[in-house]
Amino acid sequence: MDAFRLLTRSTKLKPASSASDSRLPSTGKAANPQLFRTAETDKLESAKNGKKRKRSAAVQQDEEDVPDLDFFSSNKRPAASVTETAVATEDDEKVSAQDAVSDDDDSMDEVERRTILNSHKIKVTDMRDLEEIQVQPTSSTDSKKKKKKSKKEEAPTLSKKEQKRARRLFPEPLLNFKELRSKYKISSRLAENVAEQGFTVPTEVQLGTLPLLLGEPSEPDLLVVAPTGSGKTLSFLIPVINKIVRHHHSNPDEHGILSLVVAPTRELASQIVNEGRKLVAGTGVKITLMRKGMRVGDDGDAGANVLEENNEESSGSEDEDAENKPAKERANIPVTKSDILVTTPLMLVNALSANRTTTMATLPLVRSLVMDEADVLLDPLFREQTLDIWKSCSHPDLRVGLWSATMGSNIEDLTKSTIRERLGDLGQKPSDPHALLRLVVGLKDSAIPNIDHKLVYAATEQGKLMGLRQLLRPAAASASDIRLRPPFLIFTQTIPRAVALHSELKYDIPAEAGGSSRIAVLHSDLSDGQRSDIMRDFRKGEIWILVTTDLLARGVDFRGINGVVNYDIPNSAAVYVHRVGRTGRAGREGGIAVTYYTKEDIPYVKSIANIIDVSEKLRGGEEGDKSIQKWLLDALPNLSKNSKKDMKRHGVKARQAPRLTDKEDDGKGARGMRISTKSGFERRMENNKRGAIEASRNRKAAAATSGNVSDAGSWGGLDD
Ligand SMILES: Nc1ncnc2c1ncn2[C@@H]1O[C@H](COP(=O)(O)OP(=O)(O)OP(=O)(O)O)[C@@H](O)[C@H]1O
Repeated sequence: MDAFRLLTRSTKLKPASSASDSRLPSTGKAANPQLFRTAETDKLESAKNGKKRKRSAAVQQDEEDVPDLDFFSSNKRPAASVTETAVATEDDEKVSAQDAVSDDDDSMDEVERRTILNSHKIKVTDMRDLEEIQVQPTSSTDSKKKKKKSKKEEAPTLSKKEQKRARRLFPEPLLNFKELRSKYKISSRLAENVAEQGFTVPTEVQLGTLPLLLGEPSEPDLLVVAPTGSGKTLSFLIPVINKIVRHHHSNPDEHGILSLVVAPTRELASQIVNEGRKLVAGTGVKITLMRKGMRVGDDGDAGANVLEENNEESSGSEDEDAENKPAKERANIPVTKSDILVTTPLMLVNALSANRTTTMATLPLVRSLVMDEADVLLDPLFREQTLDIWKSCSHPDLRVGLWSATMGSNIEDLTKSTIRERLGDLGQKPSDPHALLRLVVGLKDSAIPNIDHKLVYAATEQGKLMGLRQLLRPAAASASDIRLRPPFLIFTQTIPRAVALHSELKYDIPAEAGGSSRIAVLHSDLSDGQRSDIMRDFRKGEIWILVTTDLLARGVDFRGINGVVNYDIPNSAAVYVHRVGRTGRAGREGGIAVTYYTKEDIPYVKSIANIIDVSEKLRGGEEGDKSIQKWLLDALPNLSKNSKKDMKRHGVKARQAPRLTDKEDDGKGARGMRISTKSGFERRMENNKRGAIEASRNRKAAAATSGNVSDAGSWGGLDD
């Protein structure tokens, strides 16, 4: 069904030409998901790939001759006899050796590595203190003296520029997904699962991080800042899963939660589990979504943390939550063991501390802690919970990964100090010294360059509503140059505003197009079950327009959405980056981000205009094509640090007023910020009517309690 056709019924407006149609995110995936590359590197990479293909043909032939070379094979395989396993292991090692030879031959020199990394705008930095970097750990004990000497001698002599240079790294990039198996020796089943996803080219973040996390010498702690929709999920899941497959192989008796993935919202956590399930199939690794009422307990034998849950494959709707089961039934829930637990911070903290009634239990087996949307997890809102979780991971060899499209330097400092503190608290040293690296793709904290940004001055709230109606009714689109096709998202500042906007727009979609069922509202006041249903229907294309709050601003991947409307301006530049990043995912072109602003918003617009300006510069093109002109940037006021902080916490104050919906509106407060097209007279009439109904209800209720009305429940009141 063509949503545009239905919305433009009985108008002369023609759908966009097929050429521009094919550039919409909803029309399918981009041929190349990478955001940054040059023709020169394309050549270099394909030359490298071509060389590798020729070389590996012989190796591949050998691999095909050997039935199954899965060194880390899961227990799904029929129990192989000892000799069989030994043969397979030897064979696998043989292939590894052959691969190693070809890899050595193919390994890139520094110039090639630099060229590829630079053209993809990938920057890797060692975040440790310079002394730690310069003084590489050596096994000899007498090196201590040398270390002290070099600290004194070298560190102060370097200029800032030199220090920067000393920190900069140029690790080998991943050229194609086949290298995951041939070069980095990941489990063959995992490699198959990756191949089944049908991805042809690794995105920049995959190209840069996978070799760091899978390669030698030692897995680092890693901070990653990479654009929205650039495939960070796959980048952290592959190494986590592979590490567990290896762990199962080397420690077959140790079971329990080996990896934690923390995400700020239930929607994102659930999406990560879905992605994870595709990757773990057949590997023997289990991934589970933390749900209310689940208990993370001690299994008593190996001292491992295991998870009690009712059904790990369930979709997670509310009525399936373990919490809702009677106590007796819960006691009978079989204890299952999960390797990867995906959770929101509060849910795990509550489980580890019996709803904050006990001290936090520890998670002694966890070796990988992934924080997705790390900057928000370490923001004051979640910070305490996230740090509690981090510190509850008591294994000395824990590695952390912090991932986001935006990350302030305060997060980097907090990461460094927490790593240090945690090790201090443990009183143990990791068995393997490792680095803390930061990998940035593109420009830090910038919006993706492959979408069109429209910053629209609407003057008033009424103006915004009119503008949005024009988007919903493309017949009126001639009044503006924006043509936004469903499906799209609309963001508001608060839940009441999302609810009010939804009620206002509900009947704007013609019945022939599905009417009010095509538009929905999603926010955190809805039950988990309602939230899951709406997410499912939006993904299936049954809902075309979703009004929401910042609940969906981060991480959520609706692959083919054509645009994002910021009905209310975002609270910060970072929120803008994340909200608009719901479109244009995996390199898809043609996504549109519309941001309305009113007179009240003017003080807050500059940071957003700056983000748009940088994104347009990243994209290149003519000065005249830019949506943000220099005069506008110069004219917009700068915001003080305190006002920025205040805006981040509360949003535009006037919109924060509690009485905002028609129902609650007393006609006085926040008048200018109301979401409604009704006149003052209509509103007054409605309020009078509502008052009369309320008074009548109260009279009846009073009569019922004094025994004068025999069946108060049978009176339904008037419909308002
Ligand atoms: N190599 C690839 N080629 C094509 N598509 C890919 C590739 N890797 C991942 N994708 C797809 O890209 C989309 C975005 O991936 P993902 O959700 O991991 O992005 P993200 O970087 O985590 O974004 P955000 O910052 O918004 O959380 C997903 O639909 C995913 O399946």
